[in-house]
Amino acid sequence: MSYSNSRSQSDSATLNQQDNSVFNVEGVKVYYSGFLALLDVYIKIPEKQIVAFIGPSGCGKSTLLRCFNRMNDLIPGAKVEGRLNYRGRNIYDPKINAVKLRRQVGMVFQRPNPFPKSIYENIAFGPRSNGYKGNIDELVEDSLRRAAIWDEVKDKLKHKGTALSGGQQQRLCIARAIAMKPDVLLMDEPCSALDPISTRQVEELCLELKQQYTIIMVTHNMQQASRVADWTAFFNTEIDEYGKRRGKLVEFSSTQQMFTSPQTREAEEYISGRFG
Ligand SMILES: Nc1ncnc2c1ncn2[C@@H]1O[C@H](COP(=O)(O)OP(=O)(O)OP(=O)(O)O)[C@@H](O)[C@H]1O
Repeated sequence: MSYSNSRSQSDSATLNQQDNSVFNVEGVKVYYSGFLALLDVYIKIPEKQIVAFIGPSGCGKSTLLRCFNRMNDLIPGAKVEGRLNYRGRNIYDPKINAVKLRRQVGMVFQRPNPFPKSIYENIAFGPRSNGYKGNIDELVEDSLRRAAIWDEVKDKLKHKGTALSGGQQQRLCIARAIAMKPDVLLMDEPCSALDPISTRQVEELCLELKQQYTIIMVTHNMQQASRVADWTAFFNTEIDEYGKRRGKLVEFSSTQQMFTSPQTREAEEYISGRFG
């Protein structure tokens, strides 16, 4: 199953087959201060799968990722057009509460960014601030276990989160996101600051987490996409009429198809290393 991003009849047929989608992106465009950075994107994100966004620098991967929880709202000059349906509701509807949305659609960033607080507080702070009524100790333990870091930190929960190794900090940040009981996790190059062993641990963690969560991951590492993603979206840039580069989604395929028989020449050239 695959499609390229022109709206051909076969594309629509394929899109309609995928009705287990959490997100349905319909003609989303993103502008920064009037500059069209990302052309109309159509993509459906299937539930409890890992979707990787790949492509050369500046093709709009992070820009699209930030649309899924309206993080672009926080960037001055950024404007999003089109419909982005999350479980059937357009999240760009003015009635949608973006703060609540971000609890359901959590984000993990490129550089681990634990709070300058204890490991325990890194997890407990968000839920407590949001009026969590359950047992916080249990929530902390459960989140750290799910993020596969409990055994490493259970005897030092009062230590600072920032004193952990980079890989541990990133798993702590994933635990922090999980503690908010999200539905979807957005990950923007979550391993780019990590060594190969920590990268492997985060990848294995993602494979565990997809039993419960839908994961969308931007990665520059094609091996990583091929190791963890069920689906891969390839983005590229094109030159507009003013000579400026803008991003576009070129192809969305199962990862196996993307890496063995991509449907577009652009994806084939990128994957075979002929550009990018
Ligand atoms: N905050 C911003 N303000 C203005 N322009 C931006 C901003 N963020 C991104 N852009 C522009 O939007 C386009 C897409 O950038 P984006 O960061 O989404 O690409 P990317 O594919 O994630 O790149 P990379 O792989 O290098 O991270 C680029 O032309 C970039 O310069």
